[in-house]
Amino acid sequence: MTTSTRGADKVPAVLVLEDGRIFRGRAYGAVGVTFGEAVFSTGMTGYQETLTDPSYHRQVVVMTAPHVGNTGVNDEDPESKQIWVAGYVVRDPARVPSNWRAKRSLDDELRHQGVVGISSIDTRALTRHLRERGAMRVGIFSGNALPDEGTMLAEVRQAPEMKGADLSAEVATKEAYVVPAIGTKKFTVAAVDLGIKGMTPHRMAERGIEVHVLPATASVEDVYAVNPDGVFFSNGPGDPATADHPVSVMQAVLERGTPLFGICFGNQILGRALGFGTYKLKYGHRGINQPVQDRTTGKVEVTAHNHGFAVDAPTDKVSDTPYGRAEVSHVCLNDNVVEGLHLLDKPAFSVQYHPEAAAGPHDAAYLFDRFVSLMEGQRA
Ligand SMILES: NC(=O)CC[C@H](N)C(=O)O
Repeated sequence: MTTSTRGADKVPAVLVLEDGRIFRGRAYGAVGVTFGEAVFSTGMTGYQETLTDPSYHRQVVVMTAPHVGNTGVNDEDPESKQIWVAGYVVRDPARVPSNWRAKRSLDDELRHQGVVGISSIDTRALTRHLRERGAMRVGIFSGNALPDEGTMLAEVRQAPEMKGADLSAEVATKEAYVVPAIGTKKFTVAAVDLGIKGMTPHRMAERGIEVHVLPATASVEDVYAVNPDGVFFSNGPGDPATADHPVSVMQAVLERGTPLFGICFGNQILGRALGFGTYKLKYGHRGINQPVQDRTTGKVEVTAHNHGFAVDAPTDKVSDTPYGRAEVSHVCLNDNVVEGLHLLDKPAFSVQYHPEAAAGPHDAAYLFDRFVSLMEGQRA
């Protein structure tokens, strides 16, 4: 529920965590009420990409960068057609955006899209709270006549949890569409959209790939109807433990031995397809400066992350799976979380982070080239 009101920064707002911690600030963006999972992002830049990443569906994002909105909102940086975050928390919003690409202010854009936010709270204290206690449900309430704290807390505790949430179909395309190759077309890829970011097909198109983006509900027949050289499984919101349909489609792709690449949710789905479990991280990885080691080369890359779940696979040995031997290819150097998987007997791999780099460093762009090499290898 939202109401559009200009001058929202004079309206009181309250952020209520499910464990009873309360922060009082001012309305930012739309005035109203919203619920979601409270998570923090450490990215200092790229707020438009964060807001429009469909993987943030049903999450209230707390920005650890204290000053947000400086460069306003442009029409080039969104990763999808709309803002997906359920709510937005910033300490000190820019009053006047200033950038040659800016079309409007972030505050106006949030209001225009009905996204409820809160500003002027101690985001350091909130982030430390989430880091110590873990990601949890949250509500933001703004307006001039707010319910009492007990009522707000009860509402937060009734909101759905992220664990067990099946959300891909809520964000993915309903109709298949094609992103044409840039320059000469070399390959065709079927990309299963579980909440895909716009930059991902673009990175493939740059490498001569024609990308057929298919709905999350696509069947094995739909995937092979495009006669693909490779199959891709995208990032997306929700709990990978619920993604039974994409897991079964991926298993059919592994069975056939078609080159396969997965990003983020796609990595969790490969984990499940191979028989590994997934679990919820205490507070997740979200930001654009996370160190990851590629264990196949030993190289360390600085990478963009947005994940709250991870694959539970052994990092110290090769595993036998129904599709041959598999190995953890990448690990996060902060906490040793599995950040990538690859098969030793089939042309298939995935990463838990974001080589498409929107926003974020381009260190991991080589992974798209690896996918191309797998498709070349299959043709040779
Ligand atoms: N960006 C993603 O694909 C996120 C995957 C999954 N929803 C998670 O939170 O871990």
